[in-house]
Amino acid sequence: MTLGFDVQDKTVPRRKPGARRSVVILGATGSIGTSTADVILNSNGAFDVVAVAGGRDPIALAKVARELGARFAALADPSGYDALKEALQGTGIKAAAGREAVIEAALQPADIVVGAIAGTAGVEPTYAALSAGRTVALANKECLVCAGAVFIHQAKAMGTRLLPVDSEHNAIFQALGDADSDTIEMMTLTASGGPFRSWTAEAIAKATPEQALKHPNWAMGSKVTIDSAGLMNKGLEVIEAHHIFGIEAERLDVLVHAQSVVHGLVAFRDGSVTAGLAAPDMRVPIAHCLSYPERLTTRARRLDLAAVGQLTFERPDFDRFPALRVALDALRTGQGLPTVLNAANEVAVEAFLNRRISFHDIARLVEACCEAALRDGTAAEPASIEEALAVDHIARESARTLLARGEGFGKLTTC
Ligand SMILES: NC(=O)C1=CN([C@@H]2O[C@H](COP(=O)(O)OP(=O)(O)OC[C@H]3O[C@@H](n4cnc5c(N)ncnc54)[C@H](OP(=O)(O)O)[C@@H]3O)[C@@H](O)[C@H]2O)C=CC1
Ligand SMILES: CC(=O)[C@@H](O)[C@H](O)COP(=O)(O)O
Ligand SMILES: [Mn+2]
Repeated sequence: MTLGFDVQDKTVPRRKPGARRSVVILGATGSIGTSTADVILNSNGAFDVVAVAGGRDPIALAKVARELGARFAALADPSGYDALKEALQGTGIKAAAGREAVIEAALQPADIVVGAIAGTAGVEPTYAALSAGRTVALANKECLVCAGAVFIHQAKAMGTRLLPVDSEHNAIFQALGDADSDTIEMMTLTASGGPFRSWTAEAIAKATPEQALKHPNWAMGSKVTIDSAGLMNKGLEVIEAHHIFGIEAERLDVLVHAQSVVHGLVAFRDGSVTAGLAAPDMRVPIAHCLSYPERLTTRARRLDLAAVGQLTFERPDFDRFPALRVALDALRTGQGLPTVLNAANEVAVEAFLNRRISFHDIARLVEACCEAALRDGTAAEPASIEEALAVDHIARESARTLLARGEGFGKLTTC
């Protein structure tokens, strides 16, 4: 019952208060990576950056490695090695490239590893860090959607902490205080509603990538921004919350809150409700995790409630945003369906961004893959990272086959 609570044991400080912390940043060149760098660079030397890792952009990685004074920079794309090495010449920063290099970065001795790689690419290196006993500040929700039970089991086995960077989960984590799981009636994650919050179903179905990439409140990487536009992000986040807090689906709720000021709420069985509020600025939860249980001073935007004026809340509309229903169904069905959902969604988002399918088809393709996995018996609950990645692989193949045929989820439309 209290699985996730153990992973965030709030009682035991593991290091000397005020001591300099060593940090590894996985996904250092992205939106979360850049916000993390901002927090670190404005912390009066509170952090020592051991290593940074990125995906495909050697120049951006070299830049952030230099700015942060990192000692090791790892790029996932091996073809970028020469450019990375050249960009780091004379700095003394070691350059490496390839999948193993990113894992090597994740395994560098450090107090905390920031998991901010986009998508399932983050699963292996983040799991490696956790397995090496590192405290992980986790932004990369796909790790928990793909292999949540495996991650939580490993965190418990290693006695390591998984701190939630995702804004809703961080807000709930802060709102929880030292509550016991049994005292909680409901946890609520808020959703901005994305750019299509007030659009008709017909208009949403035909939305272009440019329209879907215009998030009203947050500047984020493209994958999570598309997820947000269809409320798939909220579905992934409910699955993330289920694992990170050890709370069953029935006690997890979603409310659309266009202002993105109240990020998460906890309702207790005595009728009390606590909530986590902040201006929509990821430097807030990042700083909270990096300094936990202490507090940093940050340059993050301050919340001015008088300027916000009104806070609004509404129930999500499952008809206009079917992706949320598909994700919640996957969580309720269990087995390896969240793993399938996560994999199929990545394929679908990429296909949408490449204009191969319409916005409407994202949820339809994901649902068709979940149905196929149940029918074919390829959605067994993964007991290890290897098993999770095997289920993920089959689901991707299934999604690509459906995409190529344009079958199984209705006729594909182009936008
Ligand atoms: N942005 C936000 O505000 C929030 C994001 N999150 C989550 O955080 C994660 C990161 O999101 P975000 O920062 O927006 O994404 P971005 O796309 O902006 O950044 C992704 C980062 O991952 C790197 N990367 C990609 N593949 C690999 C790989 N195989 N190995 C190492 N690094 C890799 C990218 O490098 P390169 O650019 O060179 O490819 C980049 O540094 C996602 O899971 C997202 O859902 C959660 C809450 C809020
Ligand atoms: C900032 C953050 O945590 C994102 O995951 C955010 O939740 C996206 O906004 P939506 O509420 O629109 O999904
Ligand atoms: Mn979020």
